[in-house]
Amino acid sequence: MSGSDVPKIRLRGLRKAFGPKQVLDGVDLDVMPGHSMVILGGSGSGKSVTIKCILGLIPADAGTIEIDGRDVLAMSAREREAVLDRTGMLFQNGALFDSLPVWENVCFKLLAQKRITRTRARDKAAEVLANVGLDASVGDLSPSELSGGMQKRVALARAIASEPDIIFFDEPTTGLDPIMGAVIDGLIVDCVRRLGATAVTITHDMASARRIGDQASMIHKGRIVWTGPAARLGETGNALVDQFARGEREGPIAMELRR
Ligand SMILES: Nc1ncnc2c1ncn2[C@@H]1O[C@H](COP(=O)(O)OP(=O)(O)OP(=O)(O)O)[C@@H](O)[C@H]1O
Repeated sequence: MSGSDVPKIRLRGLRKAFGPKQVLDGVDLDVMPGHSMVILGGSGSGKSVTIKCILGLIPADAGTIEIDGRDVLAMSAREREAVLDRTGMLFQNGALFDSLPVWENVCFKLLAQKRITRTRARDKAAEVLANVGLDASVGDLSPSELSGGMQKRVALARAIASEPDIIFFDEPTTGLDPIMGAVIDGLIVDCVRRLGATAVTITHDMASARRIGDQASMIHKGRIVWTGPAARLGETGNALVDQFARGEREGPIAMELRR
């Protein structure tokens, strides 16, 4: 494989069970550099668990996780940390720390790793906040003083502040009105493009999936059952994916639920 053929993220046979419940049952997934992959799937299908395994927050039971062609599970703790330093994550609920002002939230990782002084962090936070359409003065507020849309912007600012080359977004528009959702999607696309990053997004929102993703994959019963262009969602020819994307009650997923 030449450099550009090497996936940024490559999962093979990823397995994870919690007790008797086999959540991931051999997940295979390739995300190419600079691409934006959206992961779809029903509630509890293992989307978040997949991302948490990649980030090392949950240990996988079996399989391989390669980043830039290197198996992260075979790396030393220090090497793995170096890889994870180049990733950013926007958590489902924002996961901002109310005890810290916004600017410290935005630069949390850079400060924790002593990659930046506190004085410089204030300026850096102002720069990154501007990238997500927020005024520098927001930096001095507590996250609890912000609206849901502003909190999402701050969470996005925090995810991109360390200029990662892989960014994970877990349901970035959940809880927002449709217009604010579209605004956040636009910011995500801009920020990812500006960084030249590879993005992986979990979403239930099909409009958002089409706006953010160039590729989409659907996870069902612990495996990836379809991967293709996000623009084709709803018209993929795969009955499972099309039922899910169109939000239809009738179809193969409903039949399985009734069994
Ligand atoms: N730490 C854990 N301990 C036990 N079970 C867990 C743990 N984390 C996840 N699970 C289980 O794994 C399954 C998949 O969870 P996951 O959060 O990945 O779902 P999801 O596809 O992201 O769903 P949703 O769209 O509802 O967020 C669920 O049944 C969940 O209860």
